[in-house]
Amino acid sequence: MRVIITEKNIGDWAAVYVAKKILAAKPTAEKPFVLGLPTGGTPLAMYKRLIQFHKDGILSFENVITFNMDEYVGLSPANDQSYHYYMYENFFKHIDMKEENINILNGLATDYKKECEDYEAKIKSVGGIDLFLGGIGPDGHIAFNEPGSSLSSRTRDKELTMDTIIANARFFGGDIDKVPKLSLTVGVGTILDAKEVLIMVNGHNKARALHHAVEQGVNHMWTISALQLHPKGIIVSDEAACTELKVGTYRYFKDIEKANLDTDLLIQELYKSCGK
Ligand SMILES: N[C@@H]1[C@@H](O)[C@H](O)[C@@H](COP(=O)(O)O)O[C@@H]1O
Repeated sequence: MRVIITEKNIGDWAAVYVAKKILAAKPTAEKPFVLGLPTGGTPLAMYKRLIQFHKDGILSFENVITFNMDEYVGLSPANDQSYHYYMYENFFKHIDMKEENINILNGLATDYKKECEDYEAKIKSVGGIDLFLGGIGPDGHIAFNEPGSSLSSRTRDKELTMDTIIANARFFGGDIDKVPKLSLTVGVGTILDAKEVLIMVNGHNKARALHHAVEQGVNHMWTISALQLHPKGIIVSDEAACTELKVGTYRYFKDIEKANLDTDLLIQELYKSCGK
């Protein structure tokens, strides 16, 4: 697993990584690039930078297919707290994605099982996910795979824990009663099947989760730790989230990744490689 710890913006780091992957793949309609996408506060900076790359003419999403990680059960796409709404507001409406290439679990589906099975089948039908992006909850959940989720789980409905309901209440005016109690989510197994997985971690309240992800064993109580099993897992973290790491671990990753931490430089190089 690579662990990138940067003082610069982790969203910028992730955006450069995504852009380079899409550009290198040279996707076409016949051979699209398939991205797995997250929501939440953490990825906002990445979406902002990707939009900037698009506006500056270095990145197109025309031949990109996306699959979102999860959605709240019971919220319609028009609800401003649904992940549908989030994705269009913060990303899709600003870029050249084709509507038919956007996939998000339907939180209003009545037959959860069918909705989730169809989602898995659709991922398979496009050849799997090339790069799955994600964040984590303070309890180490990835997508909505709450503590105790099977590490080989597939897309399904999942009840939210009180920890997550409290953490996400900030988006619902601080009212825990307004937070849906059920979600549809890709499984840990679905995420691990992606060719690459990049997880963004920021802030002091993610420090324990990062410690479990990087320094503890693989454990279903911290579902992010399953990333250790992936051949191409990357965590990009800010300094604040490193509070619970050992000094030795911190220094080790800082040292081996020292050439890859300056996001301003990485952005400059990206523009230069595109002739801008
Ligand atoms: N289901 C999402 C997760 O996919 C996300 O990683 C987490 C963290 O969100 P934030 O980035 O806002 O801390 O929030 C939700 O629970």
